[in-house]
Amino acid sequence: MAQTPNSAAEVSEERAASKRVGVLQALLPYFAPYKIWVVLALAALTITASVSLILPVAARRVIDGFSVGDVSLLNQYFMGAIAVAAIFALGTGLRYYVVTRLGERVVADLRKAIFDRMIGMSPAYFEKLMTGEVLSRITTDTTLILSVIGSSASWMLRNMLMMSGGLIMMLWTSPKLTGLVLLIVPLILGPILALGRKLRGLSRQNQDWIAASSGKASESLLSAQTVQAFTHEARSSTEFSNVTEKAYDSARARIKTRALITMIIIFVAFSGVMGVLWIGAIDVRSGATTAGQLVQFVIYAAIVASSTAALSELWSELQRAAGATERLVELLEAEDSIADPQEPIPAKPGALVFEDVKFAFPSRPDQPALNGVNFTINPGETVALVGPSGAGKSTIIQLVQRFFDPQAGHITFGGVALPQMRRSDFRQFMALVPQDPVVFASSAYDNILFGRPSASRDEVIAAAKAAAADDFIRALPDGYDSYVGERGVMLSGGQKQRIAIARAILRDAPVLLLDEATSALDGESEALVQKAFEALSKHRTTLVVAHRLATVKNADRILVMDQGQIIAQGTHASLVAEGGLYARLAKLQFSQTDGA
Ligand SMILES: Nc1ncnc2c1ncn2[C@@H]1O[C@H](COP(=O)(O)OP(=O)(O)OP(=O)(O)O)[C@@H](O)[C@H]1O
Repeated sequence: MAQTPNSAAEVSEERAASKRVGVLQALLPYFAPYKIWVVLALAALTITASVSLILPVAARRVIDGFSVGDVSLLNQYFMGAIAVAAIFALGTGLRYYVVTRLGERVVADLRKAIFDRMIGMSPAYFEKLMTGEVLSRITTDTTLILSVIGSSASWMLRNMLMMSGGLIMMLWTSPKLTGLVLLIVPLILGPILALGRKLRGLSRQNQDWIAASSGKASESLLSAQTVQAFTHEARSSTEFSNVTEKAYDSARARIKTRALITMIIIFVAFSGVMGVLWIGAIDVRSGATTAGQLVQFVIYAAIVASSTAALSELWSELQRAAGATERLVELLEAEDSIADPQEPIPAKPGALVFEDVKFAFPSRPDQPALNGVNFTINPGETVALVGPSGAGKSTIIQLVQRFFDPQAGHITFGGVALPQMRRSDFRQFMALVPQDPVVFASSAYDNILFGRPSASRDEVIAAAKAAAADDFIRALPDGYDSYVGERGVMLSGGQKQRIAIARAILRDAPVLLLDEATSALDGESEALVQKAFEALSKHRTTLVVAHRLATVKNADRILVMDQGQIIAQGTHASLVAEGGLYARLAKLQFSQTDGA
């Protein structure tokens, strides 16, 4: 089932070793449909950056204009400045709107794409990853990307424009001083590049621990009642606290590196610029340059220095987002061990055949769950699977629906091997009542309707009646429209099971898969449901797993399983007469029933 949080670090290492995803390249396809927005955003950014770059020129003109005392020129400059302010405001507003909206759009698409990928993944995938972790990625990691697209990326572009534009203007103002400034650049780029990679690894580790912490929280909260019943609240809290502290520790390491990068860069950038200005001030004194020129140069130098400092911070942010992107791309590109064929053969109902099927679950490759299973269920036949716990009965039900592929042997349905058909094609011919009935957080009605969403209200009610569920549903506060709680917590085990049965009945599929379908029902309900099943099974292929032999006595054939093999088969009477495992189980159960 779920991995322990401790293994999150191992998983993280495993991931780090796997292929490195190009920083934000993986996100590019998500921007493709919104090219026009990207162009608009770039235009808005260019406008605001250009305006900021014009201001120092204006400052020089004003200062030098003052010195020649030309007031009319001054008036013109200030009127121009007001017009520029309007353009600046417009550009800034447009940038915010376009960029933020683009970010939200892309992240919404990304979330949907991940969900679409995840909902179709076969169960083996979720054995390694806790669902809470997947949720954390869909929420926290995408939020991080949103902040990068929505603000950091545009700030980054703006600062890049300001930095390069500022440099050009500096060069124009004073090539000598600019040359000196450029000597500082390698000192700034060095630490950015050296520490940036480290930061990305640390960010990724941090996100992994956050996900592990979400995974732990969702697992414990979902089973809060069991935790309380065993008085393990403190233990659960400690476990959660440990993972959360790990997340904090990794965040601390990330923050430390980021603070270091920022500190180095700001110091180098500002002290370097100050040094250059020092020289400039000497030039003004000697008359080699005007005061206005130096002021213009100072402002450009300040723009370049502050945009460089901002870029270093944003670079760190981008590294963080790159870590998050890696984690999301892993979900988007997750390989499913089960895949649909390129050219599927259309599915049609027919016999269900297992031919020498050998299977071990991926998580336990050395422990075969099925060890050479052969059987055929002809259309319309009812076959029961019985045997001790862990014999492999539910495994057969899972393989019939191709949630896993066997390592050896073949499973065919209607004469075609399962991997040659699209999974949704043959699954639509199957109705399942699983061992643990799943009830969704919605109404009783919607839960039954899930079996066949096109069904009418009358059909839903008829299915509920057949599943002996109508009476209890009507007694709920809002009848069929009553909310049944998350995972059906407002229902009893037997009620949940009857909802699951009604859902399967409504599905009206040619193959009925019943895995301990009536195990939670009282004798009376079970007898009623049993009758419904018998009526339903008449024209259907039915595979039924049951511990209570009374429920399978009338099956056309009973397959007795033990340790992944079918050790006997026949009718109830013939198996009892044979005197094997089945006869022993029957004796035990029927004598208990007699005694009761
Ligand atoms: N997802 C899984 N990963 C690894 N092993 C599994 C998994 N599911 C089941 N198994 C193992 O496979 C074997 C067969 O399990 P299966 O659920 O088919 O038994 P069963 O006959 O249905 O038992 P029960 O009557 O208790 O439901 C068991 O040893 C079980 O531990």
